[in-house]
Amino acid sequence: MTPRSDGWEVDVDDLVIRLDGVGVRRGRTSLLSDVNWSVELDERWVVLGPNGAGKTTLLKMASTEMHPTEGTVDVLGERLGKANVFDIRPRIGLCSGALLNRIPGDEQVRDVVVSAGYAVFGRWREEYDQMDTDRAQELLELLGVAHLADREFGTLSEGERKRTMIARALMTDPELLLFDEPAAGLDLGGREDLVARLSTLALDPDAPASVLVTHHVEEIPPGFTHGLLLREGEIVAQGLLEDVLTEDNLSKTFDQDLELRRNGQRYFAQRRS
Ligand SMILES: Nc1ncnc2c1ncn2[C@@H]1O[C@H](COP(=O)(O)OP(=O)(O)OP(=O)(O)O)[C@@H](O)[C@H]1O
Repeated sequence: MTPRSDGWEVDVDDLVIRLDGVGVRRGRTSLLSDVNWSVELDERWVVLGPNGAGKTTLLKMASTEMHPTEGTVDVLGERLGKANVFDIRPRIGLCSGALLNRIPGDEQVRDVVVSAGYAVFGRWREEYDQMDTDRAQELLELLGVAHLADREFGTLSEGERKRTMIARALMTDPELLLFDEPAAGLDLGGREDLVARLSTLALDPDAPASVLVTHHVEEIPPGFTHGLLLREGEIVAQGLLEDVLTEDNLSKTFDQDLELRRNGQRYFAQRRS
């Protein structure tokens, strides 16, 4: 058992991510320092911070792509540096721009999703199992792109591509979902559609633990439960979203005098005039 900030104790087996005294350095540059953070099975976290705050670095450790310079990182009960990352990665659904760019433009949308079950991109054998094809279809429907299943991935709009990537990430029934700036580059309609779909996912009690990295409070989907605010590699605040997302914390994080408004479960921020 390990103590939590609210006084309760949590079984370490229930921790999906655990960072203990984590620091990441490159030469003399400190990308992250003294980060203590954990994510439980039923939590949906937003990691918020300005450019260069260390958000992607944090997500790279959660996706086992990067090891810390100091401290320890456990993902899905496995310690980075000791466990074989190739055993952990299939248990994680990752949606990032880098991954999206690796998908060949001529892949059929349906294949982009179904091939995740085989840890490859595109069609690599003549027939997939019917169960997998059905599951891919179900996920395309959930993300509102089923009508595009026969199209080539490269012909989709940015928003459609992102929704296809989320369907792909869900295909393997992951135990952890990671989103790196999912709404970046989307127009207002595309952003709102994505936020709504991520919200549906976040509110599903059977959905896996999730971590979403963003620069914008407007992109926080209702249903996300926790927030981690990062600035210059250090944690400004972390905990329940409604406790953490305050004008004071946000102003410190972005080094500006910010006004924060809440409309239902959505947040909006602007500089105080
Ligand atoms: N290999 C490296 N060597 C030196 N500095 C690095 C290296 N990799 C990243 N950095 C720096 O570390 C800081 C944190 O980078 P990171 O990509 O984690 O930030 P971020 O919060 O995701 O930023 P953004 O919102 O712009 O994507 C940045 O200032 C970046 O320039």
